[in-house]
Amino acid sequence: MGEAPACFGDESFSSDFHLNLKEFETATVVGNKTYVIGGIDDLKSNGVRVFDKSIGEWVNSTVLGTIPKVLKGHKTMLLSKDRILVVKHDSKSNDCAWFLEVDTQFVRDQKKKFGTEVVAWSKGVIGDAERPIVISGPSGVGKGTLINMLMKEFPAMFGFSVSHTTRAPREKEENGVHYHFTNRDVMEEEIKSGKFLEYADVHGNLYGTSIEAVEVVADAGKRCILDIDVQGARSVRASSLEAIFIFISPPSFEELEKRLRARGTETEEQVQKRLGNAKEELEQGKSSGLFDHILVNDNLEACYERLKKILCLDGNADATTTTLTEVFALPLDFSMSKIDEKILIKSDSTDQKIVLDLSSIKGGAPGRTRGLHMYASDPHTGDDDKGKS
Ligand SMILES: Nc1ncnc2c1ncn2[C@@H]1O[C@H](COP(=O)(O)OP(=O)(O)OP(=O)(O)O)[C@@H](O)[C@H]1O
Ligand SMILES: Nc1nc2c(ncn2[C@@H]2O[C@H](COP(=O)(O)O)[C@@H](O)[C@H]2O)c(=O)[nH]1
Repeated sequence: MGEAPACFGDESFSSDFHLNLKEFETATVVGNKTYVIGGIDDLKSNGVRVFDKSIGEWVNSTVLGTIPKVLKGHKTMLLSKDRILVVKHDSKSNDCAWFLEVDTQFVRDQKKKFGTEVVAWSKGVIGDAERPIVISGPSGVGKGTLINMLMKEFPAMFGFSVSHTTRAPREKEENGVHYHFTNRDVMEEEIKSGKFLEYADVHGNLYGTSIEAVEVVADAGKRCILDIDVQGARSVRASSLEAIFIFISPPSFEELEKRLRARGTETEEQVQKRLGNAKEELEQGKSSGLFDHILVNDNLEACYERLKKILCLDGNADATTTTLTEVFALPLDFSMSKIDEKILIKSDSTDQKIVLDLSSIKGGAPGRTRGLHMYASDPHTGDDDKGKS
């Protein structure tokens, strides 16, 4: 395999411009902009500063996504005009690869919203993580019941995205487990600051999925399940989350009302409001083309079996476990080169070589970049040891 010249964002750039790079900072040029990454101790920069060559100034930038905790020593590589790969020195394989998105669709949308320069961090997750699952449907149809059944049968496979809400907790609901209970002022501020993947006013309260809620599940190597309303599902569809969308419908409106009342968690006024909204949700759910699957929750067990079939969990012998990729250490210091969609990471001091394969990456900000593969490259022959991926 021939090595293509690497396009590094590194200190060499500082000879053109006096950016006064600090220790642990690198500079990567994309068009007119230079992205100075690192120096994470300077919390004000959130790990990134942006210099615009066309006006000769540092520009005010909104930095979205979870920021890598430590950026003391890293290499960067411009992958395409829309994202920069950042690989941390002296890190573990499960926390080494990060992407700074500078011109993806998500970033372009957010630029319009914030009216500033925007960049977004997205952590790279190793392995073929399955697509997240969005489950929607009117209140009382049985979404939570079905999700609980899945989580109970496949605890190692699924993780629940814990939403934020401004509604009051019900008896037995725990903060941080069922929801993050908050108040409207705080949540509105957090929405403005870009903390949420989606949010909606549902039955008179604010509900939202934070980017972090989805990332926590991906980091645990699990498939994320979101229980959100139809408005939220539409927002997630427009994002880069690449989820599967499932709508749960009741066998009849009367049965929905019966279930909602029998649950006994809402006041009469709330029941009326939820039933009123259910009519519109049912129309939208069934007609909008937003959902990949519609399941009628008549008999609970039968519906659960159909849900498992959609998720390919019917009779799959491996379904009770997730494949956890072995974690290994990256070299203290290294160089990177690019060969097609593979990044070769070569230790500066040993003969360790690692291949970071980006050919099947999915997702991205907001949320994790999934589908990375890493394996050792044979130090003597240079052959890729694909058996270890
Ligand atoms: N197939 C079913 N047959 C009869 N009862 C059901 C069925 N599925 C769920 N239920 C019951 O209906 C009630 C509502 O279910 P659940 O709380 O799961 O609804 P939900 O869609 O999550 O509602 P919400 O959106 O308000 O959170 C519960 O008491 C549950 O036990
Ligand atoms: N758009 C969002 N909708 C959400 C979220 N979390 C829950 N929900 C939906 O709200 C209603 C009511 O839930 P309840 O717990 O008060 O009964 C239900 O349809 C949920 O699907 C969210 O983060 N975003």
